[in-house]
Order: sequence, then structure tokens, then C-alpha cells
Amino acid sequence: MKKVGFVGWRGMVGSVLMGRMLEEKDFDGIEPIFFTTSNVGGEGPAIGREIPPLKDASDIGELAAMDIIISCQGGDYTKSVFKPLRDSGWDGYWIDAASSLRMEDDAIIILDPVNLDVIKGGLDKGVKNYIGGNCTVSLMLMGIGGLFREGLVDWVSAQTYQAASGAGAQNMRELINQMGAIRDSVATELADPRSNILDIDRKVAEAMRGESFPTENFGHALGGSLLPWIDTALENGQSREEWKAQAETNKILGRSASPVPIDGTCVRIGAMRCHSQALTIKLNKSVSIESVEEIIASANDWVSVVPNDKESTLAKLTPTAVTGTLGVPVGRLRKTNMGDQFLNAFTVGDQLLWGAAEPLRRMLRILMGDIG
Ligand SMILES: NC(=O)C1=CN([C@@H]2O[C@H](COP(=O)(O)OP(=O)(O)OC[C@H]3O[C@@H](n4cnc5c(N)ncnc54)[C@H](OP(=O)(O)O)[C@@H]3O)[C@@H](O)[C@H]2O)C=CC1
Ligand SMILES: N[C@@H](CC(=O)OP(=O)(O)O)C(=O)O
Repeated sequence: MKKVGFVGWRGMVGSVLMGRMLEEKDFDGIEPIFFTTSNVGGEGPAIGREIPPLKDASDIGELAAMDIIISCQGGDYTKSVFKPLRDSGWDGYWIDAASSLRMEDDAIIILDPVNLDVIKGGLDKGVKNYIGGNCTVSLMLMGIGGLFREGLVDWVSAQTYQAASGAGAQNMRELINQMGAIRDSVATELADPRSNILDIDRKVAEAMRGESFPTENFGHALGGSLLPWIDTALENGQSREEWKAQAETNKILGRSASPVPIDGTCVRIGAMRCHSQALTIKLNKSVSIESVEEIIASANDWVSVVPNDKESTLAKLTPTAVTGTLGVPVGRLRKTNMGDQFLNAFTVGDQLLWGAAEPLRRMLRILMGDIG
């Protein structure tokens, strides 16, 4: 049985990964070994069978005893152990949720429902590093991958509505605390149906701008507002999150040499764990909406087309409807005023599932010969 080391299994992404692996019985065919950066010798997760005590995630010798390592521990951890581990001669498979290694030449970005061919090509060539993509990019490709597969896309303008979870567990808590603080600031007025709405609005704005508003993690009010900047700044005026859209999409599709232009504004909104995206897609030829729907819906087992009517859209195409599921609905499909080749679309996906954990467990299954 392959020895598979897990680092970062109790974090937010790691916990979602553990949950999915238990659901899919992924532990059955492997010998799992759990690592920690904080509790060496402690108890690992409950996976329905006995496991050894937690090993030290910084011990290169212990890591090197693994055939496969899956890390959800974060980029700093990857930066600290990956090179020494490879330098020690370790030749196993490294599967990682962090972005640090994604754009390296000797790494493949994994999203098998979209790029199984690229992954298999990598395996054939002896590539050993398989890295999960940026959540926004992965969810966009799970949604409209069919249009790329058919070679129909000239360019994409992607305006995002990204959930708090993308910033981490503490940020999710802070979002809820912010919502609570807003409500608490006008509790008396809300209880009185005759109170003036503009007074309520003024008090809410004062609370959101006030010293005591909880902003330790986001730095600013997200609840009741939005934040049109995610990640660090690049010299060209893009945020790093915006830069990833084109760079990672084309790497995932194996077409970095002739990239499809993709750009837009990435915005943090007050959703918990679903990223949404409004897309304008420039097609390279005229395609009927019926054909577009068919191409999108048939691309993989998780994408679905939501009819472009108000009732279906509001019932099925929201973070509330999608959260905690593997479904990636795509809707609002219509041609725009810009012309017959300019397609409008909206898509929603859970950024902890297809955006983070799911491609990792499926890569393990690919290595075990169960997928593809
Ligand atoms: N958040 C996201 O949406 C996405 C994150 N990623 C990547 O995944 C990586 C991990 O992200 P994420 O899961 O959010 O990180 P977390 O902060 O939730 O977990 C990371 C590590 O923190 C340690 N830790 C310390 N305190 C706690 C606690 N109270 N509860 C749980 N763990 C704790 C754990 O390590 P130990 O057990 O060793 O102490 C854990 O493995 C990052 O590289 C990120 O870029 C990728 C895609 C999406
Ligand atoms: N940056 C993403 C989350 C994330 O972890 O992205 P990446 O894996 O590319 O660092 C967000 O904030 O929504």
C-alpha cells in the first residue's frame, strides 16, 4: 500500500479534504500518515481505523519515507520543506493546495475534469508535483470549461464576487461578527417599526466606520460593503488574484504558449464560502444559445445550466443554494448588446470543494489508478 503523508489536515481546507476522503472511502487503498507543525506525538483525525501518532511535519527524514505527500498547510510551509525534501533525493509525488509551486515548470495545476489530458501527459513525462489551482480559476473552468474545450473562446472578462473563506477561517468569523455588529448598532431602532430608515442608515454607516467595528482580519468593513482588491498589487495595476485568471487558466489548459486573454476585477463580498463570477465571453464564431448550453452542460458531471429566468436563477444560482455542494451551476446565459459573439454568463461554486480540496483527493485517485 502506498504511504500517503497528510500535512495541514486540520485546517479549513484540510478538514474539507478529510470529509470528502471519508465520504469517498479514499483512505481504503492507502496507508495514511498524518503530520503536524504543532502537536508531534498527538492524535490524528478520526478516519475509522487506527493510525500512528502525529509525526513532525518539518522532519525531512519522516517526510521522505512517504510515497505521496498531500499538503494543505499553506505556502510558507511548502517554501520551507519542499526544496530540502527534494534536495534530499525524495522522488515521491507532492500534491499541494498552496500557490507557491503552481507556476513552476516542473509542476502541473490539477483540475482533472478539465485537464486530465495535461495531468496524464505530466505523469507520462515523470512530473512529480501536482498543485491545486486558484479557487476562482478552478471554479470558472468547472463552469465554462466546455467552451474552452470546443476552442470557442477568444477572451473572457471575469468580474468576481469572492467569499470570505478565500481569506481564511478567521476572516469568515470576522464577517459574521461584522454583520452582528451592524445589527447590534441599530437593534433599538429596528424593534420600532416607526423609526426613520435614514437614521438607521446613518447609524449603520457610523458603526461600520467606527473604531470598535471588528476589522482585525480584513482591515476594513466587508459586511454591508465590499472590498474590490484581493491579494497583493502588481506593477501593471492588477491585483495578484486578477493576474492568476489568465496565467493559471492557460497553464491548466496547457496553452501557455498562445494564451487566451482573461482579465477583470476581483472583489471580496460578504458570502461565506462560495465564489461567484459574472463573465463576458467573446466567442470566436456565432454559436446559438442552445448549443452554448449544451456544450457547457456536457463538459463534466458537476456543471449544470440554470435557465435564464428570474425564478430559476434566484433559486439555483446563488451562494446560498450552492454552498457545501460540488455542483457548479452556470446561468444568465444570453447574447449581449455588444454583438452575437459576446456571451453573458454567471457562475457560482463552493471554493473549499472544487476550489481547493476536491482536485487534491482526485489527484490521489489518479495516482492510485482509479480515475482516468
Ligand atoms: N482558504 C482557502 O479558501 C484556500 C486555501 N488554499 C490554500 O490552502 C492552504 C491552507 O489554507 P487554510 O486551510 O485556510 O489554512 P488554516 O489556517 O485553516 O490551516 C492551516 C494550518 O494551521 C494550523 N492551525 C493553527 N490553529 C488552528 C486551528 N485552530 N484550527 C485548525 N488549524 C489550525 C494547522 O496546522 P497544524 O495542525 O500543523 O498545527 C493547519 O493545518 C493555504 O496555502 C491556502 O493558500 C487553497 C485554496 C483555497
Ligand atoms: N486568493 C483566494 C484564496 C486562495 O487561497 O487562493 P490561492 O490558492 O490562489 O492562494 C481568495 O482570496 O479567494
